[in-house]
Amino acid sequence: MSILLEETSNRLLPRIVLIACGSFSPPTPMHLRMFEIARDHFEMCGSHKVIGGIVSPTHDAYGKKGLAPGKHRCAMVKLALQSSSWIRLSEWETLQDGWSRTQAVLQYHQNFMNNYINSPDLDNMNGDDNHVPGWLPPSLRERRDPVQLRLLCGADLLESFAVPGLWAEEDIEDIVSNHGLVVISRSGSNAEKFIFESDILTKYQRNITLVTNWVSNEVSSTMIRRLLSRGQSVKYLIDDLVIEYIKQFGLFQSKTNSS
Ligand SMILES: Nc1ncnc2c1ncn2[C@@H]1O[C@H](COP(=O)(O)OP(=O)(O)OP(=O)(O)O)[C@@H](O)[C@H]1O
Ligand SMILES: NC(=O)c1ccc[n+]([C@@H]2O[C@H](COP(=O)(O)O)[C@@H](O)[C@H]2O)c1
Ligand SMILES: [Zn+2]
Repeated sequence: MSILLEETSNRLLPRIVLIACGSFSPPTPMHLRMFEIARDHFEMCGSHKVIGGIVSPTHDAYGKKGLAPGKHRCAMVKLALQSSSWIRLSEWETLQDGWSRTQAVLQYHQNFMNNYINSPDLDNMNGDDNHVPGWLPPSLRERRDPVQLRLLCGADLLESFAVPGLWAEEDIEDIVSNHGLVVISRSGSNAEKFIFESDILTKYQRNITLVTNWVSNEVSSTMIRRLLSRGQSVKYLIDDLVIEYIKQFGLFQSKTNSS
């Protein structure tokens, strides 16, 4: 197929935007690889056009052990994204008064995009200040058809749906039925089995895309924090710019900060 023909057929594909919610304390290459793996998958299937990616660090009030302050996590994500042409940071969660449920995060970003697409005066959507948030995919306005925001996650996050009291049943249903999930395999997790064992996930299975990561990388933020707290090197494990930032602000170095 010629490039021109491919482009023409791509224009007809339903558009999706991927959003990854997490701690990103600190961001690792695997956080961003998830986006590349997912986009490749949709491109190979030819089922959807991925027009953007959003990284949404959670609010400090999430309270997880080892969570650096939101402004630092956002700054590190921004640095890690410098080389990406299509993945962007959304600071929205970190700027709220408290922690937001993931369903609310999806709802906010989805509504914003819907309004943006449908706004007659796209540039002035927010009134006088002419401001559009940095996380909006630049090509959103190229077409007026709806864009679906899908939650991108590793299989471990999917499995956390079963942790008692962590997720509301109605949130899980809303996420899978109205948005959809893109799940990247992760060693130690079995997404297929997990879906099989869940009635709600099985019911909406058509909205869940499982993608196998064939080039696995065991790096995790926990491991990075552990090495840093011991004063050990993390070079070649995470982005050099992120390492510089961590050093500059002395993050993850004291025992109280590490996990
Ligand atoms: N190696 C990996 N393979 C697949 N998914 C991953 C991997 N590392 C992180 N993710 C996914 O990235 C998202 C953000 O995760 P998170 O911020 O918890 O990263 P993490 O490296 O698991 O950190 P921590 O060790 O603090 O839990 C989640 O959806 C998680 O499943
Ligand atoms: N009920 C919910 O919506 C709910 C529960 C637990 C975690 N989460 C989110 O999932 C992500 C998990 O991140 P971690 O894997 O770093 O714990 C965070 O973005 C967090 O806000 C959402
Ligand atoms: Zn994690």
